[in-house]
Amino acid sequence: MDVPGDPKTGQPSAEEEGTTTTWLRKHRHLYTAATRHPLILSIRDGTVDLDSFRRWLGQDYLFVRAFTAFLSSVLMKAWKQSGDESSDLEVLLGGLSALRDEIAWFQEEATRWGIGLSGIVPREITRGYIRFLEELMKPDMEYATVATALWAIETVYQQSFAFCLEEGSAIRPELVGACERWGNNAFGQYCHELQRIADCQLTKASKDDLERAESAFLRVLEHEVKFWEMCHEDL
Ligand SMILES: Cc1ncc(CN)c(N)n1
Repeated sequence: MDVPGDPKTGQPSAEEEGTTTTWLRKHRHLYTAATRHPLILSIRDGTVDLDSFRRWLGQDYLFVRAFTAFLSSVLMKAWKQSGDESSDLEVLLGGLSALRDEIAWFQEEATRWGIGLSGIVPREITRGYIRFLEELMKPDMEYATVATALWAIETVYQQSFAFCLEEGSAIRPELVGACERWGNNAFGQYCHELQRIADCQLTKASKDDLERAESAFLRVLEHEVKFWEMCHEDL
């Protein structure tokens, strides 16, 4: 899998590349585990167990509701810390309004699959991921760290579902909508904007802030792997 920053792919050198690209290369093993999980591979090749997909739908709905609160907290930090000239607010506001559609999509999809969302109980892994979001929502968490986490959370989904749509895939027709929701180019562009925002903040960050942001990046990847695992293995 090509990771941005890989010399073989002709990507920028280490001096030119942003911090997020350096981290993608440094932690490519974990990043690949998060974006090429066996559940994603099974969606791509059409062998997915539909019970796994149903589990994912219910648990991800709960996650996305919490994620909306997280994104609002990032927006608030952007307002306080990004500077007057910044376009960060517009980008994040676009993301927030897309989440409204996303929640409506989950509700429609659940009806189509005969899943009652009000009765879904969060599993331990979902609760753990939401607890992590709550940590990130605390007022003392720097903008650089939360912007990095936001970029990583969205990018894992974009890269995972875009892979399902790439040439050679055999997705079941009823799963195309889910793959297109996160795998489309506009969402890819949004992820690039988030990466630019994170990189810009990271250039100004202190050594300690950089360490916290890198650790948040790694924790996102670990949570994402566990989340796929929970749905795939019925954990
Ligand atoms: C677990 C998870 N990670 C990321 C996303 C993309 N917003 C999501 N819906 N769910």
